[in-house]
Amino acid sequence: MQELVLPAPAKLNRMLHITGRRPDGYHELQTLFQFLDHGDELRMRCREDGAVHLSPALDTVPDEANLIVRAARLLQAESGCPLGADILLTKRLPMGGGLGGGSSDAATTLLGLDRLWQLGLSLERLAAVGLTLGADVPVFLHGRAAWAEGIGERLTAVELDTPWFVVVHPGVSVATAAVFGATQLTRDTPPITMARALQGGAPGWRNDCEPTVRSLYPRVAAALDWLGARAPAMLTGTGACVFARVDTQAEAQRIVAELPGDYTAFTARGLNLSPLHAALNR
Ligand SMILES: C[C@](O)(CO)[C@H](O)COP(=O)(O)OP(=O)(O)OC[C@H]1O[C@@H](n2ccc(N)nc2=O)[C@H](O)[C@@H]1O
Ligand SMILES: Nc1ncnc2c1ncn2[C@@H]1O[C@H](COP(=O)(O)OP(=O)(O)OP(=O)(O)O)[C@@H](O)[C@H]1O
Repeated sequence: MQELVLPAPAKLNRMLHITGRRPDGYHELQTLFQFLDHGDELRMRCREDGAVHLSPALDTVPDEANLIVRAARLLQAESGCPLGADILLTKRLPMGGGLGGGSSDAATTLLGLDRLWQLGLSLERLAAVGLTLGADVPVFLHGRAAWAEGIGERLTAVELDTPWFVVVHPGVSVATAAVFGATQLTRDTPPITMARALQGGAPGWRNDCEPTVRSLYPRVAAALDWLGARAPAMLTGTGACVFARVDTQAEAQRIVAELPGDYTAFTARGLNLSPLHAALNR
């Protein structure tokens, strides 16, 4: 029986501006997405009886709410496919970490099952399904580092520098909806062009969520200060993870070796092609 083993990589928001708020409450963003060579892994097998089984279950997320199961069911509905799947999840990305783990799992499920069930759906159709699961799903489906606008669904592929990163998890989970719902969040950064965003690169980049997340989550503020004392540090998405770009893997490992006990961290390389797409193209 055919088995597919596919990565569900993390993403970083190398910069993030909030330029407005739509009538439905969602925020208009301008952001640069890049992938990391670190993430979850999904092992998928076809089932003839149409059932979707995920194991192990996540402690905090019932299966029917898990984005993997929801993505599989949506794909069945969209395609009329009678097949099901057994999906084994190796979860490495922290939840509520700003690394897009849930969205990435959903994108890997959609592309993996499209392959396993031999559906041949277009990327546009999969992205439309994916967007209903989360604002970050489309970029994981497209698989290219991207300049994103709208709520993250209007994507233009870009080539960014691909340095090593230290990614620190401060040991708290940030609720994306709480950050976007905060009154103090600024939502009026004037839109810029993609060319302007890319001009000059990382030294000019910032995340508009950072001041709000700093004040709502003091542990994230402390992690930004700790990492920032060693290399220029930023928040990814709405946090909780913070990251810093360094010149070499050795430098990244040196910083991780100094980590205080209440933080966890990993080192990873930035990638302009998602490891998911690299695996599917093999
Ligand atoms: C901040 C980013 O991480 C940047 O990559 C993403 O835009 C967040 O994407 P996500 O976690 O997939 O978010 P979703 O699950 O779609 O939305 C969670 C909640 O955050 C708020 N939300 C999210 C995205 C967005 N552009 N505007 C919002 O206001 C909404 O209240 C929504 O109910
Ligand atoms: N397979 C999944 N993996 C992780 N979280 C999931 C999954 N399915 C559902 N969720 C729910 O989605 C929430 C957000 O998870 P996720 O890991 O994507 O957060 P995040 O990294 O902050 O995402 P983003 O950067 O897109 O805001 C979790 O708190 C959890 O309740």
